[in-house]
Amino acid sequence: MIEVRNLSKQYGDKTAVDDLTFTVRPGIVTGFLGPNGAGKSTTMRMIIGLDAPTTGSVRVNGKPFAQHARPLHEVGALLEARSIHPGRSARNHLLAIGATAGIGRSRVDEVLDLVGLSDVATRRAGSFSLGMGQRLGVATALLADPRTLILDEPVNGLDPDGVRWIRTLLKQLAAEGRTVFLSSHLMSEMALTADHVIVVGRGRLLRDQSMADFIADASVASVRVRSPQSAVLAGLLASDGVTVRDVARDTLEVEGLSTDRIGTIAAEASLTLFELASRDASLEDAYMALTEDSVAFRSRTSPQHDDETVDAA
Ligand SMILES: Nc1ncnc2c1ncn2[C@@H]1O[C@H](COP(=O)(O)OP(=O)(O)OP(=O)(O)O)[C@@H](O)[C@H]1O
Repeated sequence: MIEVRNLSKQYGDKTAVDDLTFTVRPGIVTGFLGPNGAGKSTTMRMIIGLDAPTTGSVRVNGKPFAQHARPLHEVGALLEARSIHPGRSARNHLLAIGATAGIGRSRVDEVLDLVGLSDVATRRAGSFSLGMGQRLGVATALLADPRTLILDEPVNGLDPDGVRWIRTLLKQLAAEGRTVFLSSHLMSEMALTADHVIVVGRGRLLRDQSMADFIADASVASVRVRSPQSAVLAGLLASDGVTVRDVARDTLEVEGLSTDRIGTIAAEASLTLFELASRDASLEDAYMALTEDSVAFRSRTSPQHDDETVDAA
C-alpha cells in the first residue's frame, strides 16, 4: 500500500507536485497518468525517498520508505534514470544489489530467467538495447520479491512481445496481493493493464477512480458515419446539443445522436450511408478530454484542434 498525503514538491518557484493525496491499494494494478511534466516521476521519487517532499508525507506499506529495515523487500522500483554500471554484466549488477540485501545467486538467476535475460546474463549492460535495459530494470525491481512495485514507464522500449510479457507479469504480481503502481503514456496498454487510475495535471490530482468509471465518466461516446454526401448530412444533423466533426474524407464523427436517429435522418433525405457505427469511448478519449487544459507542452498540429467542427447551433 502507498499512502500519499498532501504531498507537494517545489523546485525554486516551480511547483512540480501540488498537494497530492491518494492511496495505491494492494491486489490491483494502478496506473499513474498525466501529461509531460505533470509531476509523476517526482511523485514516484518521493515515494521511495529519492527526493524529499517540500510538504506532506508518503508511507509505503505503513511506514516512510527510509524507516523500513529491509527496504528492498518492501519496494521494488524502476525509475527512468537507471543506475546500471555500463561495464558490469547483468548478473553482476544484480549480484551487487542482492549482496546489500542478503540475496544470493539462485534468486539472481531466477529473476534473470523471469525477465528473459538468462542468455545475455554475462554481457556488459552497457551493450544492452533500450528494451534489454528495461528488462534488467524490472529484474532489479523484482529481485527482493517486494510487496510493492513502482514502475515509471516500464514498457518504454519494449518490443510487442515484451509489452505483452510485462502486462501479464504485472497483473500476476497484483493478483498475488502486491501493490503495483506504474506510469505510462501508452493509453491502449494502460487500458489493458490497469484496474484503477490516478490522473495528475500540473502537479494536481485530477482523478482517482476505477478504470471503468474513468472511461465512462470522462468521455462522450460518438457515432462514426461515412457517406458520399457527408456535407449534406452534416448540415441535417447539426442541431442544439449535437457536435458534428468532419474527421476524414466522407466521414463524420457525431456526438449527441444515436445511430438509429442518424440512420433515420439520412433515410428521410434519401442519403446513401456506407458506414454507421457507434464508437465506444476509449481511455485515450477520456484522458484527452480530462487533461486538455493541463497539457504544458502542446505540439502545434494536435489532431483534436485540426478537425473542422461543423457549427451545431
Ligand atoms: N530536479 C529538478 N529540478 C527542477 N525542476 C524539476 C526537477 N525534476 C522535475 N522538475 C520539474 O518538475 C515538473 C514535473 O516533472 P516530472 O518529471 O515529475 O513530470 P512527469 O509527469 O514525470 O513528466 P514526463 O511524463 O515527461 O516524464 C516539470 O516541470 C519538471 O521540469
